[in-house]
Amino acid sequence: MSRRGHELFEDELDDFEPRYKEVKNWVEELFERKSDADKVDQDIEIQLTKKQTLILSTLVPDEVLLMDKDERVAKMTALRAMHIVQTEECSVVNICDTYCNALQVVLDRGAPEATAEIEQMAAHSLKKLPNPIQADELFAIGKLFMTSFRARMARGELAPTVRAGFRALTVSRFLLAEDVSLELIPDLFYILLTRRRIAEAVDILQFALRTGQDHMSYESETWYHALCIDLILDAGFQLVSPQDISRFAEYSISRGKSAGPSRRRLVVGLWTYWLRVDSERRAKRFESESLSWAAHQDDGSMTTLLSAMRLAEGMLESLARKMDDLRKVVDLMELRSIADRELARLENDARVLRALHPRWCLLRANSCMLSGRLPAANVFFNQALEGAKKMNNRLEEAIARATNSNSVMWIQNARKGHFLHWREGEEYALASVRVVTMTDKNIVFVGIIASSSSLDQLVISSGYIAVQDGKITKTGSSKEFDTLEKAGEFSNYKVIKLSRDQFIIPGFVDCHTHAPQFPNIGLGLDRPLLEWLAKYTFPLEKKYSDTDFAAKVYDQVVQRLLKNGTTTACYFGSLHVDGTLELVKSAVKHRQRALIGKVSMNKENDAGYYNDTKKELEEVETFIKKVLAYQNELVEPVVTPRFAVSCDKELMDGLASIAKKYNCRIQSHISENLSEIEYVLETNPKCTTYGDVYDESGILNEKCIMAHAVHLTDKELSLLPKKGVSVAHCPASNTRLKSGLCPVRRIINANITVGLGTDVSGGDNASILDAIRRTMDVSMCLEMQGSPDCALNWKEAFYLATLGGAKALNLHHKIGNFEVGKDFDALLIDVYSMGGQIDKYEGALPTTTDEYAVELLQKFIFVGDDRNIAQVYVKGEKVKDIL
Ligand SMILES: Nc1nc2[nH]cnc2c(=O)[nH]1
Repeated sequence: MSRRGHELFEDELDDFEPRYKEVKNWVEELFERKSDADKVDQDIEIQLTKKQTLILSTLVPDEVLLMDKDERVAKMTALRAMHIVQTEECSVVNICDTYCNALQVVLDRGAPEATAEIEQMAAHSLKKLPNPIQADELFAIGKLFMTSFRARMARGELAPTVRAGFRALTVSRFLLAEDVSLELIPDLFYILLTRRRIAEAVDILQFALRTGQDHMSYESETWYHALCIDLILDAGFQLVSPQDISRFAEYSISRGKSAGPSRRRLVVGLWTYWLRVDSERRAKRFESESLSWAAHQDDGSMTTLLSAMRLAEGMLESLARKMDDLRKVVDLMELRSIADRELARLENDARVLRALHPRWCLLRANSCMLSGRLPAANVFFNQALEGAKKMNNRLEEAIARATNSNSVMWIQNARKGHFLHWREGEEYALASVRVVTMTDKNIVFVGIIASSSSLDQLVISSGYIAVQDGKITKTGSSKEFDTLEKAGEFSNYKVIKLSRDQFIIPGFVDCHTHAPQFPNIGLGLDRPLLEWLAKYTFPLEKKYSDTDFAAKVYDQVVQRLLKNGTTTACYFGSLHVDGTLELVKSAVKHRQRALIGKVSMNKENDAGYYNDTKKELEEVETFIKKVLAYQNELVEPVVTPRFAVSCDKELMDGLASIAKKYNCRIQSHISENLSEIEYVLETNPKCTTYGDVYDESGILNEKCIMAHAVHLTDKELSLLPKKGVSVAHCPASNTRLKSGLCPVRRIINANITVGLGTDVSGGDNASILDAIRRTMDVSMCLEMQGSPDCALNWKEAFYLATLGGAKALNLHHKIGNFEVGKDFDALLIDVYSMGGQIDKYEGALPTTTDEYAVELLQKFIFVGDDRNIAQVYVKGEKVKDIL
């Protein structure tokens, strides 16, 4: 490395400009004065060269006309110094200073790429040095780390930046060089956040606060807290409670402790903070002062840039809020021109600091969106995403997505006169972004395709499905595909040709499962229904008052179901609004189609797990409104009276009218267990059947899905289809809780629509593939016991898991099979996937191509598991890929 540096030096020296020669002569003159050639000479030369380097590198164009040449001279002197430290024996301080200067020169030239090589040379030189002993040596090394930190940041290499930052911080702490620490911390903190290293980021923040406490001046004390609020706002949705710090910041301002830049940071930080938490009144107090900062010159530092960005963000938020208020048009115009000016100013800085470029693009996107320039907004938005992806910066990517969706939501809601809490933006994010991020908008799958058109019609054939923007636009045979492809019909499509052992089926539909019960899966199955509920289930569900716990569990649950190919799930949540909203968030985040209900109960139980009727009805409406506000076409609320054992008539009447008001589905349980039925009839003496109890309250209609229905009477078998009620058949839990063998064929013959449910944790398996098998088993047991109804075969069970489920949930116009116009919710099955359960036996009995396809599907249905579900698509978007 030293050779390369040296060669570079010699080459460039040849065509040097006269001005450099002047400086060089001057250096040489000085050098000759100390011509004793002892060790001191090297040091003097380096000192002089370093000084020249710095002087020349900081010359600005106004002062020197020949800027280019001076930059080159600066570079040459830096190289010259490097040459010396590489070839002569020099002190630690000189070596470090030389590399610092060289890095700085290159950074000043705006060529951060070149710093990588200098860093390597520095590392090489430092390796040869003895351990630093003196404080000045250590300080020089710390300074070099600090410069490396800046260089790496400019190169956009965030992980190495963090390493250099920590090294510099360690040295500065050791030397009690608090100024250095505090200069470093904001950037380091920001980068840690962008790498999702939240714990370390918070440690650093605490360190900054501790350091701040030791400082005596008001100015610095305020600065630390200003810094904190700044940083916390950067952390955005990741840190829990910025309120306390914002209060402290306000206190500092009101007591007049802050001044200068710290006041600016505080004021701008507070303004945006209060805007974001929807407190316009409080925000107003800081608005004019915040905006007046826009006219101020800045020092171009990273922290100032961040503040300025925040300022622009705040302005954009403020604009969004004022969109519809004509009386504020003047404000609006003023704000917009300030925002535009601010944004233009930021552009240059952001380009230099590559790490910030995505943020800048995002601000531009927001600004365009606000002024109705949607195509331009999309271009900027995509640039932000691309930039974030290039840097492998997941947080920045997430922020880009969230912000885009936020601004859409802000504007949409502002027009309707609602202002959203900024935190909610994150929740809306992925839904509206999906369209933008979908990598393959046009896909065509070619190979074996299997789907049902009715209970007794399963079509398995070789063909194609064309998908555009998540919807099925064309289907046909393989031959038709070949013809169309030759005619160039699919030139804009990504063509996915399946292998011989793969096929496509519709996504599975789970019509009934309890998300909060997943931690109990496989446990406590030793009691019948009512005892099981009291002993194991209610105590667990009560825990979901803890939203953090809820968030963690639900994130796992949704991913588990998607992994198993459940593209649509109809969930029971718990009694809690916020807890159940976490389930909504997870479904939105992982892009699962989901119907989600906040459970309603108002009858007392031992666990104390129930609600007051009035409060319950209010909470159900709140929940519905919050889910609807997502405007997510995949996720819908469901009114969910748990069952007639835990809900009285007043509550059920109220819930029925809420369902009507919001045109929602209703889900509940019916006739699962004999003791349950006995209790319901005892407590509703006027009713002769369980079904009547629900019917009296107006619960039964074509948007209602009832789970279990193991022990329906003939009267109920005629009432349910009349009302259009569907049934979720849950064979696993009916067996595990000894509820009974549900006569599914009989229910189907009564003209009731049936889908399948896993009913975790009464059921012990989250997979609908398992429910298919258990459906066949239970049905076969009934036949073997002499039931006149014949058992369901695998094709019929497959129908129940797909189109049957879609019909039961009233979603068959959108999903369930591959009819043109439906959403593409599908599974790509790889029958002989590595590590799976299904082995391939070469040379077994010969089959035709058609027979082979049927065998593949059969093997998957009877023997397969999630390892064979290679890809999962929901509305055309890939949500699982293990291919
Ligand atoms: N299987 C089952 N049946 C119920 N009936 C009322 N609640 C429940 C439940 O959580 N699981």
